[in-house]
This record gives sequence, structure tokens and C-alpha cells, in this order.
Amino acid sequence: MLTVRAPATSANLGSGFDVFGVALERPADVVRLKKADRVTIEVTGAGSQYIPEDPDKNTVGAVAEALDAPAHIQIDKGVRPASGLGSSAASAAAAAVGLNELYDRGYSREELVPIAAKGEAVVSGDAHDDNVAPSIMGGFTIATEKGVTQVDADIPLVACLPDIVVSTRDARNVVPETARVDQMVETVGNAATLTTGMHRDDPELVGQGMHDTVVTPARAKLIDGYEQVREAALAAGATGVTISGAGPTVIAACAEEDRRKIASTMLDAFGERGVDARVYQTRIGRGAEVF
Ligand SMILES: Nc1ncnc2c1ncn2[C@@H]1O[C@H](COP(=O)(O)OP(=O)(O)OP(=O)(O)O)[C@@H](O)[C@H]1O
Ligand SMILES: N[C@@H](CCO)C(=O)O
Repeated sequence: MLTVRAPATSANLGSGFDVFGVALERPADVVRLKKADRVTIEVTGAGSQYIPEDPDKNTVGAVAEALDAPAHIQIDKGVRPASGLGSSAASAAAAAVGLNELYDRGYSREELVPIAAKGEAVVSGDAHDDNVAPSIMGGFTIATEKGVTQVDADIPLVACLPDIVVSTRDARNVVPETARVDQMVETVGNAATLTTGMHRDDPELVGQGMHDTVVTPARAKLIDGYEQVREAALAAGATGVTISGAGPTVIAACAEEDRRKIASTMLDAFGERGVDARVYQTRIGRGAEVF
């Protein structure tokens, strides 16, 4: 029996659609794995009633198949599904890291990223790596077709998860098919600024680089109260605010001393719209850990 804790993640960070991601210090999924003749899955914890235990429909099933590593897999969800916090990816990342060790497959953390992404394809129809990469490797990750670049960044964050469900599949359907050249120029500038901020552990640069005028405005319409929450967080000192992953979580970067105030302000702003929410005061953290 082996236990793996794989963190929630926040993908995109505004300007890095389908490319940028960060591991969060909290919340996380805890996955226990035991060798078996076939794959069986048991799910408990946050939102477990909405998560299939059928290996063909759960992200961990595809990972076990890709690694040819049948096991009994017990998933304790710390990350609610359809949250924008990489819930499905956290389980896939934990399974990839755990089964690799249990069956002594010898893959590096970077090599496990496309394997875990096969799990993501099961739920969103697309094998994007931007959540599984940070959940496996930790820190800030840049996932491209060439592989993953990782930076051990340390930035305080607030992730506010409203009681709204947005599936990744739906949120991908509203992404515009084209963008103007001036938007492309702005996005390149913001993405470069954010990356520099991660190297310098500078929340100002990271927040500035989170601005996005292409994907985020289209998706904001799916989140009741997004604009109000964003404005409230910025007024409380956030250096940047955007949608986490496909939403509905709203994520803010900030200085350590402003984190608590931003967290309560975001909760209040959702509350004023009649939307219940929960908030995580967190920061960029480590990748999956085996116990
Ligand atoms: N192990 C798993 N954990 C969580 N959700 C799973 C798992 N396996 C399958 N699913 C399904 O995946 C869907 C949730 O995944 P989705 O990608 O929409 O959300 P997310 O992972 O929280 O967000 P995002 O990828 O935007 O950060 C739900 O339909 C859920 O039933
Ligand atoms: N980059 C993905 C992350 C969600 O899985 C998206 O925003 O659709």
C-alpha cells in the first residue's frame, strides 16, 4: 500500500491559457494504491457523489491503463470536481506518481506528465497538461508540446471557490476561435511579465501579468459575480485576479500581509450576489508527495 498527496492546481493564470499552471499548497487529493489483478476505484471526500468509480470514466483509470499497472485505488478528494482547481488532474497526478513507484516503472516526473494527461482527456475530451504538470512537478510550470519548464516560485495566493458548477468542457466551448494582433501583443507582454515575476518571487509582476483580454472575458460570463469579486479583491490589495483554470474559482495573487483581507473581501463580494463560496488562503507549493 502506498499513499500519495497530490495538490490542487491553478491553470492559465490569465495570460498563459493552456500553458501556465501552479501547484497550490492546499487543498489536495490523497490517493492510496494497492497492487491488484484489475483496476478498482473507490472515491470519498469533497464532491465524491459526482465522481464515477468506473475506471473508464475516472481519470485514474486511464492512468493505470497507460502504465499497465492495475491496482485498487482509493481517492480521498480534497478538491471538489468542476472547481477550476484541477480536481480531476490531482487524482490523475497522484495515480501517475504512485503507480510509477508501486510498479517500479522508472519514469521521471516530467515523463509522467503526458501519462497523467491521458486522464484529463477522459473528462474534458482534450489532453492538456497545464494542471497535471504542476500537480506532479510543483511550483510554476510552463507546459508546451516540447515538454515542461518548472520554476520553484513562492507567491501568496487566494483561491475563492463559489458554489457554482462550471465544467471544463462547457468553459472550453466559449473560448474565442480567433484573437486580434494587438491582443496577441498584449498577451505576450503579460505572459513574459508573469514569468519574470515567478523567477523573482514578485507578486506585483505576477499579478500584472495575469491580465488577459482574450479567454477570461468570455468565461467570466459563466461565473455569477466574477466582475464584482475581481474588483473587490483588487481594491483590497490583490496584485492580479483571474479565473482559475476553467472556473468557477477566482484566484488572486498578493503580498503575504494582504492575503487575509483579500480572502474575506472575496467571500463577502460573492455573498452580496447571493452566492455561497469557500476560500483557500494558500501559496504556490510542492508537487505530489509519496508517503
Ligand atoms: N478522480 C477524479 N476527480 C475529480 N473529478 C473526476 C475524477 N474522475 C473523473 N472526474 C470527472 O471530471 C469532471 C471534473 O473535471 P473538470 O476538469 O471539469 O474540473 P476540475 O478538474 O475541477 O477543473 P479544472 O480542470 O478547470 O481546473 C467531473 O465531471 C468529474 O465527475
Ligand atoms: N487550460 C484548461 C484548464 C482546465 O482544465 C482550460 O482552461 O480549459
